[in-house]
Amino acid sequence: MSIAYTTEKQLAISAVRRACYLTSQVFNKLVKNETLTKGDKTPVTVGDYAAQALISSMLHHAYPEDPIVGEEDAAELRVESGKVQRDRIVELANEALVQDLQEGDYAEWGIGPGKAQGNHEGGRNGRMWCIDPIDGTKGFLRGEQYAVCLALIIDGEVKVGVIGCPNLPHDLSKPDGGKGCLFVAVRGQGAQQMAVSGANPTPLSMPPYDPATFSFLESVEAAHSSHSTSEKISKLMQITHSPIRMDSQAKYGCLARGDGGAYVRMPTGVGYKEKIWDHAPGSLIVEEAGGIVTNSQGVPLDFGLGRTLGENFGIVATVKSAHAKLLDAVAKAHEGEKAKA
Ligand SMILES: Nc1ncnc2c1ncn2[C@@H]1O[C@H](COP(=O)(O)O)[C@@H](O)[C@H]1OP(=O)(O)O
Ligand SMILES: [Mg+2]
Ligand SMILES: [Mg+2]
Ligand SMILES: [Mg+2]
Repeated sequence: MSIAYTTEKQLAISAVRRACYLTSQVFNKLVKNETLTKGDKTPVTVGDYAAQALISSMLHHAYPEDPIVGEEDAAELRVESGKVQRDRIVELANEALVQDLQEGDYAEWGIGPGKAQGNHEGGRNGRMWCIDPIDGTKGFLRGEQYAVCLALIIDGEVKVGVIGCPNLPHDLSKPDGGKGCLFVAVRGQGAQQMAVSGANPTPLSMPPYDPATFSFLESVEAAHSSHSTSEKISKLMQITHSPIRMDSQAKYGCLARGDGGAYVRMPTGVGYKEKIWDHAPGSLIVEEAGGIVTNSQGVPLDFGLGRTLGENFGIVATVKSAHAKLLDAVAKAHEGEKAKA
């Protein structure tokens, strides 16, 4: 029998909802000097730091013993920014904590001061929370897709996953229609999509493989996922539709609700290791909607290795009925690439 994780799920939804509010506020007011470049050359904004501070303080208040694996490192902030930015981050987090976003939401959780650390090393044993406060920071800065991502991992297995996508259309074919989606899953209990407010919760179930509508979801950034390899795979599968490009784990949410057909993320070179916070909630949401998420060789992702997923063979996610075909096409594309090299 699966465990309900009712409290953890409600807390995760509440924290992600507040962080969505915060990041939307930051985008509307973002000023140029609030974007920094981290040691690994990727961008980070006050929104990333403030959203992580907000989520981790809510988690720490409810579960003071639970370790937190967060993408952002406050030490980096101390080095690279001044007091003005630190004050601004605290102010943003505090403001989002007390917003009355939904009846009962704040009162239920209450917030106290606490020293929440997000630098846990991950691993195989025990409970841990995993936060990507803004996944797809480049999409966020372009005013396009990004996602607030939170997962509870226990003994290396994702148990609860919540993704908030403030800019995601409810229906991709109506880009000017309603926007803002939350995707929620608990292992063994299915996945749901709802509005960021929690309105209109709808169970998610991926449609079976249909070659007539099948297409790939992939990164906007060619540096994050090889567009040329996915194009080869797409040709081998005789896919006629162009890929749907969007930033962040919004791709997993879209896949789970039936957009596209597969999420394909192929390495662009040697060296980059995928991070657990970039896949933990998304992979559970897809699995609970009837999909399967593996590396490009068909091996399940291992969330118990630490902060990364280990050696990077790329990631594929699709409905079960398309998985073998997709892996086959990946293998053929790789053979072709090797033969050319
Ligand atoms: N070379 C890389 N290969 C794969 N993913 C990367 C690479 N560099 C950064 N990323 C990460 O990809 C994620 C965004 O994915 P997508 O392109 O699908 O939106 C971000 O978490 C980003 O990290 P970061 O958060 O440090 O920018
Ligand atoms: Mg990320
Ligand atoms: Mg991020
Ligand atoms: Mg980042």
